[in-house]
Amino acid sequence: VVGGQVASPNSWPWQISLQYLSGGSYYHTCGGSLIRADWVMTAAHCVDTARTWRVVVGDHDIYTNEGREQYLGVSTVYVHPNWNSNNVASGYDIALLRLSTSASLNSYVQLATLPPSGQVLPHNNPCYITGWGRTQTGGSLSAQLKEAYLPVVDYNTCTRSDWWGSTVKNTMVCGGGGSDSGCNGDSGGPLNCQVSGQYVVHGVTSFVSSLGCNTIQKPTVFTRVSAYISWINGIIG
Ligand SMILES: CC(C)[C@H](NC(=O)C(F)(F)F)C(=O)N[C@@H](C)C(=O)Nc1ccc(C(F)(F)F)cc1
Repeated sequence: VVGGQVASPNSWPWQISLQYLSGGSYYHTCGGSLIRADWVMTAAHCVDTARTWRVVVGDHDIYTNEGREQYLGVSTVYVHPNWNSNNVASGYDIALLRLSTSASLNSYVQLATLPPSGQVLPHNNPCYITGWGRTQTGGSLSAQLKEAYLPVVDYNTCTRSDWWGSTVKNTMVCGGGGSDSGCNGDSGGPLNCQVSGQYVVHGVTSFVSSLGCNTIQKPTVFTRVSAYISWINGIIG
């Protein structure tokens, strides 16, 4: 997250850290959202390589043990069947992880609320991106969970030729476009949008400009969760 601020610990209790095993240690690579006690929603681009994964729930500082964390294994990865790792612009950047052990829900670990199928939010709807991603283009990951205010940029604006043009599809949501943005390592995490006084996970962080994370008029682009509700329900039942 470029800009914004460090979140109040565990104030986004469905946010997870997706980590992979390398040389005997685990490393943060992506975010995600806990949608059932044993299911996590993330981005397909996060899991399209075969690795040993773990999901951490109840985390705030990914480098220190603060006692609220639960470390959960991943038994199965379901990548959207239409995902094409050579073409993030085609969409379908969404995946579901079946956990080998269920999370224990408490005040630090809660389920995300998903939107109704087909719901499209209006321009400037209030939303926050959260994640441990780079805090500047080319910078390092954030030790502590960050949040930034990224209001919805509607499809009409986001597909303008001086914005994202036809790279953005209507199965995506755009947010921000100013000096605050998502960045590498926020992938897969939630876009948390206020709808009728409740936070709803409307987006899965998918891509930013290759010119720089917080490139003006290149909002952070998210998979629009409301376009994939039937697929999600078909998998998790
Ligand atoms: C897509 C992920 C690899 C990566 N995602 C992120 O960093 C995320 F956190 F925003 F999700 C990303 O956007 N990386 C930048 C460096 C990138 O490659 N952006 C990119 C944007 C659009 C396109 C296009 F136009 F082809 F679709 C291709 C790449």
